[in-house]
Amino acid sequence: MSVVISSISFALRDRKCLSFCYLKRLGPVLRNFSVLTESVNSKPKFPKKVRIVEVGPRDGLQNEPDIVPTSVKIDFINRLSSTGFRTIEATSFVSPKWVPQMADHTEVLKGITKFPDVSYPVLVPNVKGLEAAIEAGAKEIAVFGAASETFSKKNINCSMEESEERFRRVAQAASLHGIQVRGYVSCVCGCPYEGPVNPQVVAKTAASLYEIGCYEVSLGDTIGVGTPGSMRTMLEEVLKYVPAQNLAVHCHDTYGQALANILIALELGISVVDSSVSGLGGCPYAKGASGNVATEDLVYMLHGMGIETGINFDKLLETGQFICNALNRPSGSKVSRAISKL
Ligand SMILES: CC(C)(COP(=O)([O-])OP(=O)([O-])OC[C@H]1O[C@@H](n2cnc3c(N)ncnc32)[C@H](O)[C@@H]1OP(=O)([O-])[O-])[C@@H](O)C(=O)NCCC(=O)NCCSC(=O)C[C@@](C)(O)CC(=O)[O-]
Repeated sequence: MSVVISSISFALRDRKCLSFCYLKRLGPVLRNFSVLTESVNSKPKFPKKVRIVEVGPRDGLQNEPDIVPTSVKIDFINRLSSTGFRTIEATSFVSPKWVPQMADHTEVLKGITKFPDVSYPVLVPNVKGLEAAIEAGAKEIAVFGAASETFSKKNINCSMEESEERFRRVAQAASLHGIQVRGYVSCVCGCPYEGPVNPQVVAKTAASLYEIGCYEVSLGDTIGVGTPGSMRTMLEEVLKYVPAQNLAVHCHDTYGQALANILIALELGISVVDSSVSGLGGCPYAKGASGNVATEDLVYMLHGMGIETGINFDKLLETGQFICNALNRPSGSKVSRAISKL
C-alpha cells in the first residue's frame, strides 16, 4: 500500500512524466485516492483578519478571590485601549450579591477613557441591569444564556426558556436606545453539572439569540472540555442557523485545547475570538474552570500565521505584566512566560 501511495504522490507531483499507459493502469486507484490527495494538498483557508474581543476586565476579574480596586480596573482597561483592541468587555451589570467583584460597574464604565474606535460592551442579565448600564453610559451590552438547563439556573437563576424571554425584552429595550447587543451561549462543548451537551441544543440557543437581534453570538466553551473534534461538530451544527460572520468563539483553556479549537473555528470562517490577557478568569458558576485562552498566546499564533489583529504585541505583553503585578500572580500566558525568560 505504501508503495502505491508514494508512487501516486510522485505521479501527482510531476504529472508530465506519466506515460499514458501508466496513467491508465493507475486510473481507478487515482480516483479512489483523489479524496486523500485533495486533503493532503488543500490548505485550510483562514481569515486574513481576526477581531479579538478582550474579556479580561470582566471574565478575567469576575472570579478573583480578592476585590480588585476600581482604579486598577480603570488603568487596566485604559492600557488595553491603547494596545489596539476594538472591543473590550469592561464589566457586568449583574447583582452584586451574586458577583461582588463587578459591584463597581458604574464607576468603572464612567471612569475609563473611551477611545473613539473602541467598543466597551458590558454584561447585562435583565432589564434592571440594562437600565443601570444605560445610566452609566453603555453603548453595547451582552446578554448571556446557556445550552444547559442546570447551568442557566445556577448562573442566572432562571430556565433556558425564561432566559430567552428575558433577553428578548432586554434586546427590544436596548434597540430603542440604539444599543448594540451581543449574545453568549455557555457550555457549548460541555456543562460542569450535566456533562456532554447536545450540539443541536447549542445551535437552537445560538439561533434564538441571533433571532432576537444579537449582532454577534459568542459560543463559550465555559469549562474548556472541547476538542477540535467536538468543536467542529458543534460549530457545523450552529452554522446551519447562524452565519459565520455573526459568530465568535470563547474558549477557556482548562484542558489546553483552546488554540486548537480556535483554529477549527477560523477554518470554518469565524473571525472573531474572545480571549483574556494573561489567561485571567473563569466563571464563578463553573467550578474548576480555568481562565480564557491567553490573549498573548492567541496573538502570537495569529501573527505567526500572518493574520492581522491590529494589536501591538509589545504593548500587550506590558499590559499583561501590569495586571499580573497588580494581582500578584504569574502570567497564565505561555508566550509571555517564555519571552520574559529570554
Ligand atoms: C440574573 C440575576 C440578577 C438574577 O438574580 P435573582 O436573585 O434571581 O434576581 P431577582 O430578580 O429575584 O432579584 C433579587 C435581587 O437582585 C437584584 N437584582 C436583580 N437584577 C439585578 C441587576 N441586574 N443588577 C443588580 N441587582 C439586581 C434585585 O433588585 C433584588 O435585590 P434585593 O431586592 O434582594 O435587594 C443573578 O442571577 C445574577 O446577577 N447573575 C449573574 C451571574 C454572573 O454574572 N455570572 C458570570 C457571568 S457568565 C459567564 O461568565 C460565562 C461567559 C459569559 O463568560 C461565557 C462562558 O465562558 O461560558
